[in-house]
Amino acid sequence: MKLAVIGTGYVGLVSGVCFAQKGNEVICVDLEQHKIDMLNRAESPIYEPGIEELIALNLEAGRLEFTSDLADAVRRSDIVILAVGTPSLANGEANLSYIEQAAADVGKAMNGYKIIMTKSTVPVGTNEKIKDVLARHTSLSFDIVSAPEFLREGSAINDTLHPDRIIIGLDNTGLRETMVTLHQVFTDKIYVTDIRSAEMIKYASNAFLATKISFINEIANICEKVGADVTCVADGMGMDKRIGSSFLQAGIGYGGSCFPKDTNALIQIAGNVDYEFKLLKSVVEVNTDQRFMIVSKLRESLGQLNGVSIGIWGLAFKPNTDDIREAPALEIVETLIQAGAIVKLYDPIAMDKFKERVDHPNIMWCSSPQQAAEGSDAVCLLTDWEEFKKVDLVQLASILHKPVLIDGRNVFAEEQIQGSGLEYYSVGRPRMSGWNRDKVEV
Ligand SMILES: NC(=O)c1ccc[n+]([C@@H]2O[C@H](COP(=O)([O-])OP(=O)(O)OC[C@H]3O[C@@H](n4cnc5c(N)ncnc54)[C@H](O)[C@@H]3O)[C@@H](O)[C@H]2O)c1
Ligand SMILES: O=c1ccn([C@@H]2O[C@H](COP(=O)(O)OP(=O)(O)O[C@H]3O[C@H](CO)[C@@H](O)[C@H](O)[C@H]3O)[C@@H](O)[C@H]2O)c(=O)[nH]1
Repeated sequence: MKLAVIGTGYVGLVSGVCFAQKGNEVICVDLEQHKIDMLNRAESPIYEPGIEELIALNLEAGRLEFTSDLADAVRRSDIVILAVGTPSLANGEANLSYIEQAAADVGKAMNGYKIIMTKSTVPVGTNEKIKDVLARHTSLSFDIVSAPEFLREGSAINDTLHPDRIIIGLDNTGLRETMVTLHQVFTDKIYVTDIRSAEMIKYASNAFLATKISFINEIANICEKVGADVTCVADGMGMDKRIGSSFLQAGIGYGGSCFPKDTNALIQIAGNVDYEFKLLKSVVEVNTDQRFMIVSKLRESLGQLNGVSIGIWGLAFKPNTDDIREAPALEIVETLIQAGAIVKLYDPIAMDKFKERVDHPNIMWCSSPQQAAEGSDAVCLLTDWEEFKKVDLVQLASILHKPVLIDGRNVFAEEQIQGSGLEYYSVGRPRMSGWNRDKVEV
């Protein structure tokens, strides 16, 4: 099938490339010409493992094109996928201006029947608004489909090629077969429903995952006070199939371009129909507080922070991405600077993006974890990059001015800490012990 994908962010680019990989002809469109120029050289504007190889392969095979000419792409396609951003407005609601503009542009360009499929995360009822916008700009016939996206940054290609499920929301059931055929190259687990339910499935899924994270973070905070180990608690809980082991990793909380935005948007969606989503409001509040645990632990260890120097390992909101949208590091670094600390920052990939957002004379940009640690009064690990897991902790203790390691992602095991000479703080685990907590498999 011939597809036009509007927007070459994570969702547009990865899904466009994966649809091409499965044999479809795909034209990816973006307003930003510099992104299109890069993509035509098989260079990705986003950092995502494996994406450039797939772009090159599909450009060469002639199945993939990149252009800023939206009208031409729409005219040459059967299905138009909307994958533009839906960022937060100041009140938490989703900003639909990009999606409305894209829908208007598509409507104006139409030259015959099209299926317009929305992959962007949009509040319940938005696809109906998209239908109205299209109808204002074309008298030609079209259908709308909601196909929310569930990929994760850092594992986006694998998530798209091998998804747990695909959700399709339709109002014209005659489209069912076309949609199933288009998507079953990825999986047979395709759930077809009405449009409003499909839109809600996306928000409910993200809100539920965010709830799991805030839940385990509160359990971690209690574990610290009662002397239990949250990693063991999560292991034990996760063995129950009804609970599941994923998204129970305690730490400094969730960030990124989705969970913070989508939880706030769902609170607003509920509020708009006079429903107070009390549970989700608490999830957000717990997450906001959790990142400051790093600062409290620094204060506990070092006393006042004015004039101290702190190495920061990890700026991205999670490993394998350079995305710093809503990264806990942004607020933590800002708080440390306000307290008068010198911050020595290192991230394997996200340094440039962080530099674009944050600049201050108290910041020192470092080129290795060791440089960030050398002579510092403490190191704080904020992103669980593999690179940090491999650091020699004995050597780390020897180059720090004070041997303090605050591990915001529970990356290190007790055995690694023992004998390292480090004063080690983590999240929801006892300060140090040699108990054997191996799982007993019978
Ligand atoms: N990032 C993720 O991991 C992820 C995963 C699932 C769902 N989502 C959702 O998918 C949507 C897109 O997210 P993203 O992170 O890919 O977005 P993004 O903001 O990174 O990228 C959107 C792109 O769309 C382009 N664009 C905007 N208006 C346009 C127009 N009229 N014509 C052509 N191009 C236009 C922008 O220039 C930009 O390159 C959001 O609703 C998001 O919530 C994101
Ligand atoms: O047990 C966990 C799991 C994740 N996180 C944090 O949660 C955030 C989000 O992680 P993840 O879900 O892996 O990344 P995203 O790329 O933001 O993906 C989420 O948001 C996307 C956008 O909507 C959805 O498509 C995905 O299904 C959903 O997982 C990150 O800061 C992680 O560090 C934890 O703290 N503990």
